[in-house]
Amino acid sequence: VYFYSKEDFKPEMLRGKRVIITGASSGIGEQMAYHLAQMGAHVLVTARTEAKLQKVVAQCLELGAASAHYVNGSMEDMRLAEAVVKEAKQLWGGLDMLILNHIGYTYFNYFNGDVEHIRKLLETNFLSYVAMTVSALPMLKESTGSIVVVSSKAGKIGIPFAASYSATKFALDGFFSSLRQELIIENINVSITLCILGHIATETSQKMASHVLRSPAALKEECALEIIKSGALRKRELHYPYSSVKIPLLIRDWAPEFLDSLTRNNLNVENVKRS
Ligand SMILES: NC(=O)C1=CN([C@@H]2O[C@H](COP(=O)(O)OP(=O)(O)OC[C@H]3O[C@@H](n4cnc5c(N)ncnc54)[C@H](OP(=O)(O)O)[C@@H]3O)[C@@H](O)[C@H]2O)C=CC1
Ligand SMILES: C[C@H](CCC(=O)O)[C@H]1CC[C@H]2[C@@H]3C(=O)C[C@@H]4C[C@H](O)CC[C@]4(C)[C@H]3CC[C@]12C
Repeated sequence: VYFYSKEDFKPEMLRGKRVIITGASSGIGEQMAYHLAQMGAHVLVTARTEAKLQKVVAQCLELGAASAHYVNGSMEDMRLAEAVVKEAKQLWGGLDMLILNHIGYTYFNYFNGDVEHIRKLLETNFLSYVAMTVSALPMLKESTGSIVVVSSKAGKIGIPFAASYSATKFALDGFFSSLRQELIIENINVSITLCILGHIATETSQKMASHVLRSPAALKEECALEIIKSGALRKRELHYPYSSVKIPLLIRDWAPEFLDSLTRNNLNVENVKRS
């Protein structure tokens, strides 16, 4: 059985759908909430900063969301992951799409040997995604819904200065690609879309990495829309921006040393000062 379709996208596909978006107080997550609101979806947004979430919810209602709510707290705590899904059940009695997008704070610099940082980051960027998926699966099975996992080029290829972060994103690929196979074997119609993103202009990425990156950043608004489209179309993977992600992935297994050197040459390494 193959549930990954070749249909065209229409915004009406999201009308009345019940969607959780994590990490939606800023950046790509915030833009996804606005697109979904314009399409008439019910949205439940989550992040730590309550004041920002309140503004996102107000904006979503203005843009035409069927309903908009938030839950605030840190995804370092698995109880929050479960509480968010419970809230969706209470509000709507079901769920159509789970968009996993949040990331915890990390640094863009030489690996500093901090093992505890990796443990924390794995909890926030990886384990909470698993915990939310476990809690949400019964509702998603009922609605034949979708899971959308936001990952990165750094979750498919080795990129310097992102060792801890990269580990968490590779973990997502391993877990969700394996789970996708099991769902297909068991004839369970819940799609999993893994989104492999290149450099996107968000406040965080500009602050952390713009002095090192040579390639231009893509727009967060367009990126957010592409993620939603891929989820709605039940695509296996999204590569965005297409050529800057797809070409390196094609080179990866055939000429790995060449890709490594291309990747290093694309960075202003001299601008990274050991911290
Ligand atoms: N921007 C880029 O160049 C790229 C981004 N990506 C991926 O895209 C996704 C979004 O990135 P981007 O928009 O740039 O990131 P942002 O920093 O703009 O957004 C991160 C979101 O996560 C929330 N967050 C941070 N810490 C926690 C926590 N401990 N618990 C719960 N929520 C938290 C933030 O809100 P708050 O602080 O209020 O909690 C915010 O809403 C990520 O998965 C990232 O890996 C992938 C490749 C490139
Ligand atoms: C250096 C990469 C792009 C190189 C290219 O030639 O296109 C970037 C690809 C993904 C980026 C990172 C990412 O996944 C998001 C993190 C988010 C934080 O907001 C900023 C740092 C990031 C580690 C970011 C840094 C650049 C990339 C690795």
